[in-house]
Amino acid sequence: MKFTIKKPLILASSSPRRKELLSLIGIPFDVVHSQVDENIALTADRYPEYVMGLAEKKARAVANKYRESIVIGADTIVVFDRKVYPKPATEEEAEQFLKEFSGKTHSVYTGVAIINDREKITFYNKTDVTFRDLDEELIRGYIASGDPMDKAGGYGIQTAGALFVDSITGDYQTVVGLPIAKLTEVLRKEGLIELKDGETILDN
Ligand SMILES: Cc1cn([C@H]2C[C@H](O)[C@@H](COP(=O)(O)OP(=O)(O)OP(=O)(O)O)O2)c(=O)[nH]c1=O
Repeated sequence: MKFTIKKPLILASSSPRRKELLSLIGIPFDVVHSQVDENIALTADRYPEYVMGLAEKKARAVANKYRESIVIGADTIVVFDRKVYPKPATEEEAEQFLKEFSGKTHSVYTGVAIINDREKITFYNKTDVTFRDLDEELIRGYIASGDPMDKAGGYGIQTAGALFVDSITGDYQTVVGLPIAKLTEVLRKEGLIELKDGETILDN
């Protein structure tokens, strides 16, 4: 399946997972790392606004330099018991996160921002993830692999963190970091991409 796009597309992200997910729609795009201060204020329980705000911040930082492009930014957080769990700062913190999630359900929010001609479109998705009862040996073994440290909440559902998951309610890709089905729907609705037979008009 191929889409056409009228302008160059940029993913403002250093996440290899987001790059892989955006590749699924077959549009050529460039990746530009977006260095932003992720410490923005969270107004009580307004998680959607928080992730969409950070996604916009990431996208704008890149869009300011690439004005002729469509720029996409995203942000993912884990929320449990009304607390936000970002990437763990230390292995001890990762262990603490995973112990707290054990046998319980947490929510993963991913916000997305699309900047085109300085106009923004933002949306978010939320997926609930229920963890199995985890034993300490499994948690320690996982942490020793180094996998949790670059991931919100300290686990990757797409990596060995899958061993912790009992069930999910919602879109899997939202947990990995980019709700690609909804993103494609929004890009199509806004007329930014079009489904076409044959090749894309831009070369990768
Ligand atoms: C919960 C969960 C998160 N994650 C990842 C998605 C995000 O990449 C990361 C959350 O951090 P983010 O700050 O959203 O993203 P990032 O720093 O990796 O990339 P960038 O800001 O440059 O776009 O956690 C997984 O890969 N799997 C999971 O199961």
